[in-house]
Amino acid sequence: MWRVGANGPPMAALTAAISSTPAAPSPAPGARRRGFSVVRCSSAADERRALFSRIAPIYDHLNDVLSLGQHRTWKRICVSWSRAKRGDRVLDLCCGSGDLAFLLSQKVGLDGEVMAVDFSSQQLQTAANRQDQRWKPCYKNIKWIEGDALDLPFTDCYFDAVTVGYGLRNVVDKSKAMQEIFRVLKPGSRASILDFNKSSSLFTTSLQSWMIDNVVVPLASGYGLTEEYKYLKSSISQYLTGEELEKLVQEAGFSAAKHYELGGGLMGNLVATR
Ligand SMILES: C/C(=C\Cc1cc(O)c2ccccc2c1O)CCC[C@H](C)CCC[C@H](C)CCCC(C)C
Ligand SMILES: C[S@@+](CC[C@H](N)C(=O)[O-])C[C@H]1O[C@@H](n2cnc3c(N)ncnc32)[C@H](O)[C@@H]1O
Repeated sequence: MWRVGANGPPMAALTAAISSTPAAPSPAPGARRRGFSVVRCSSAADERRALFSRIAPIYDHLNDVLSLGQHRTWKRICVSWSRAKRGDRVLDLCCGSGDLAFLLSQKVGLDGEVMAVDFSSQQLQTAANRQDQRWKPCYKNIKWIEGDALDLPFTDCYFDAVTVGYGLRNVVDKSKAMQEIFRVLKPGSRASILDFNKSSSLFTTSLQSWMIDNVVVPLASGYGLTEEYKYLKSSISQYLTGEELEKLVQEAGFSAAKHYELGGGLMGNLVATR
């Protein structure tokens, strides 16, 4: 796992890791250029990072149980709509335990490359363990990178596709995250962004809310993670509607944006073309 942050082996390791590829760390912003800590997060971001690290041990299991396995279908759709293909170099941002990165790995094959970035080392450790346990030859094309969505360690126009699964909603500065995704995507390439849908339908919002209060939180409480899963509800209510997301990505410079509802409107997938 490559760590782009305060607790090293930051620049040396990253640079070594990528020396065989042109994925040189972006030469631009200050700390990164000087080789100092680059995971400089606000306290809100620190709290979120801690939250995702705490839930890491049960995250995959609860996703399977809570969605009755449906999250796998939504993730396959997200990857498919990114248009990633054999030989591509792709980014899975906010990769967590790696579900989308593993799907991308199979799409791009051994001629391609998957950079999977997250700021929680525990989530990345889970991803690396899963990679070992369910080994497929193509998984050799995945690099797990500890880094911040708001300061991506890649040069401009580097990726053929970007996916984000349940990540954008959790990023403190969504506009900056979209600007970073825009920066690292090649012109004409796509970002495919899956998340809960902040619906404008009262029925869907009430159903989401009921499920979180009566199914998600009680189940998570059994693992001592009540507050962590209560956060889901507030994060959805503070998120953006499909229309607002389309506006956000257009403001970040994307030439086209379309938000699609999935799972009966409970989920949404935003497709943005640079
Ligand atoms: C994929 C799921 C959760 C991801 C997830 C995202 C976050 O941002 C978190 C933040 C903090 C803690 C946890 C998470 C987190 O787990 C699971 C989603 C399950 C849903 C609550 C909804 C389940 C819907 C139905 C059972 C499926 C019905 C499908 C039908 C086609 C309508
Ligand atoms: C709900 S999980 C989603 C994980 C995975 N993509 C999936 O679909 O299952 C959200 C992930 O976003 C990561 N994350 C949130 N903010 C981030 C940031 N600013 N930079 C990098 N990762 C971030 C968290 O650490 C967490 O692993």
